[in-house]
Order: sequence, then C-alpha cells, then structure tokens
Amino acid sequence: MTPAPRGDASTPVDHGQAPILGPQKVACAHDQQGSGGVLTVEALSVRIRLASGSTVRAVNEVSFALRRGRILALVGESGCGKSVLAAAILGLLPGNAQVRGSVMLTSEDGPADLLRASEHELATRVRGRRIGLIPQSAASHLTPVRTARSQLTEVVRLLQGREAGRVEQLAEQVGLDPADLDLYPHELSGGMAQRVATALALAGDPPVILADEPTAGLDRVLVDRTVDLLRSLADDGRTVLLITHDLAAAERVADDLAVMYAGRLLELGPAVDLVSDPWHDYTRGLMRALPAGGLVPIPGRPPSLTDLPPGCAFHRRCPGECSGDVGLSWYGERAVACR
Ligand SMILES: Nc1ncnc2c1ncn2[C@@H]1O[C@H](COP(=O)(O)OP(=O)(O)OP(=O)(O)O)[C@@H](O)[C@H]1O
Ligand code: NI
Repeated sequence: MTPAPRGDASTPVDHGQAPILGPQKVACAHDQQGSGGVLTVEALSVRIRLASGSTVRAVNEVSFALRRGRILALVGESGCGKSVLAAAILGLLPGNAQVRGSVMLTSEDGPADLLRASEHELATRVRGRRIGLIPQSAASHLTPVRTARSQLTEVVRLLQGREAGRVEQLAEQVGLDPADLDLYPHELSGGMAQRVATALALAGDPPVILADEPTAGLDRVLVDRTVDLLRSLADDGRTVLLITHDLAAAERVADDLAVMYAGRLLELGPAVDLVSDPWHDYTRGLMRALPAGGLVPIPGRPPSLTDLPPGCAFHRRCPGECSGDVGLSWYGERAVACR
C-alpha cells in the first residue's frame, strides 16, 4: 500500500532551524567507516499511531546502505513496511507517524540527514532532484484533468528549466510512444501510467531512484523493460532501491537483496549469494515459493504490525530452530538475523 503524503513536517525528529543540506556538513558515522554509501539508512524505525489508539510498528531498526551504480532490491510480503520505509526516506509520511534513526544522503555538498531536513529543503532540494520516487500505484499519483505531456512538461520545467526535446527524450527512455503523452490519465493503461510515473521520477535526472513496485500489474515484456531500464540507470552510475514482491524480477536485476519481514530486515547481502545460498529460513521460504523453487507457499501469515510478538516475528512460521536473535549479524558482505 502507499501511505498518503503527510500534510506537515512534524515528526519527533527535531528539524533544526539551520539548513543542513548544502555547504554545511554533518558528521556521519558511516562515512567515517568508509561504507561508501550514497544513501545510508541507520536504525530507522517508523511507528504510525492509529485513531483507534493502537500503533503500527511499520519499520523496526532497519539499517542498510545504497551504493553508487548498484541496485538494492527490498523484498518481502505485502504489508511488511516497504512503502513506509520509502516514504520515511523522502519525508512523505503522514503526520501521525513517528520516525527514529537516520537517513544520510551523500552528495557533492557532503552528507546530510534527511530525517532532520526541513520540509522546505526536502521539497526544493531533495525530492525529484536528488532522489526520484516512482510511487506505488503510480496511476493514482497523476493529476486526472491534465494530459501526461502537460504534467511531464511542468515537472521538467520546474526541475531542469529546459524543455526542448526533454519530454520526448524521457518518453523514449521509459518506452512510451510520444503520441501517448497527449492522453489523460484515465485513458492510459496501467502499464502506460506506470511509465509516465517513471518518466516523472526521472525528469530531474536524480542520482538516486526509489522504485516502489514499478513492475506491479505489468505484463512480462514490460516487466523486463522496466527492470532493464533500472539496470541501465544503475550502470550509468545512479543508485537504485527497487521495492518489490516480485522476487524473480529482483533476482534478475539486483546487485544486492534485502529481505524484510514484519518491519525488520532478516537478511541482507549480494543477490547472487542470497539466491544461491539463502541463510535465513524466511529467505529460503521465499525462494521455495518461486516457480523455480517449486511454488511451495510459506505456511501461515505474517503477524499484525499493531501486535508484534516479542523476539523474532517470524518465529511462529519458522521451520528451523530459533536463535532468538532479531538484530542482524554480519559475516563479510552478508548479514542475517538468524542462521
Ligand atoms: N498512512 C498509514 N496509516 C496507518 N497505517 C499505515 C499507513 N501506511 C501504511 N500503514 C501500515 O503500515 C504497514 C506497512 O505498510 P506498507 O505499505 O509499507 O507495506 P508494503 O510492504 O509496502 O506492502 P505492499 O507490498 O502491499 O505494498 C501496514 O500494516 C500498513 O497497513
Ligand atoms: Ni507498498
């Protein structure tokens, strides 16, 4: 699901008065450690308070780094917190969400913590310019009364200040027929709307791209086209977070995989390693649920994020012996919560 954009910038994270993006630098532990992350998420937690009084623990102590020229695919079952994580990175959570941790974005100006940036800074310097978002349910993000061309032209003008040929160039990049640009959103197929949203996300040529389920509802040819586009963006030196429950697409295109369950990462590392030799029982279960793995579903359901059990949230579905560990332990380039 896609969380609604928040109406204000209020989170318990203290948004300082002084601008933090730009020449003023902020110390970053990860940079000192030399992780080389373009975007480094550290101990990120998101709680969303519901009107009923209960709290959705949507993201729990999540840490990972996105590196230049690489695609990290974040996979996990529906409702595990993937979209909330993307929304937290971009400051797009609703006002009833509480965010903790840090999201360091490194650019030529130095590193800055996006969780402490003001709404104005995020709107004018980050979203679309440094980080492009291809939102989940892309069609619903288009303005219904304006053609795709008019929306794309406006965004190109705003972000780049030049128009000549750029709109057509973007259309070609995402595989849209330029004639399709003159259609209104209700005239677009799901796949066309998805490609318009992709073109909008790329309009400002952002170095980091968050793609939230960019292949949902697409046929095989368009899925392949979309993942090929993400691959070529990464090969050109951009940084991509691909959020998906299409593990087969993730497996095909990602350099790194992060497996999320009930708001936590259970396993993280190079995609080839996780695919050929998954360590966590949940990762193994996801692999077995693929056609190549025999289409064996994981029995049971994920727990409710308003009522998480203490300790490992996967425990009740896990066929293996529980170590009781919830935090990731690192083994070289790989990390796993329980092995
Ligand atoms: N605005 C919101 N208000 C309250 N709860 C929300 C809100 N947005 C998301 N949630 C809840 O947060 C949890 C994580 O949702 P999220 O949309 O991140 O899942 P997801 O992994 O992206 O799932 P999907 O694969 O279906 O898109 C869910 O329990 C969801 O109901
Ligand atoms: Ni989602």
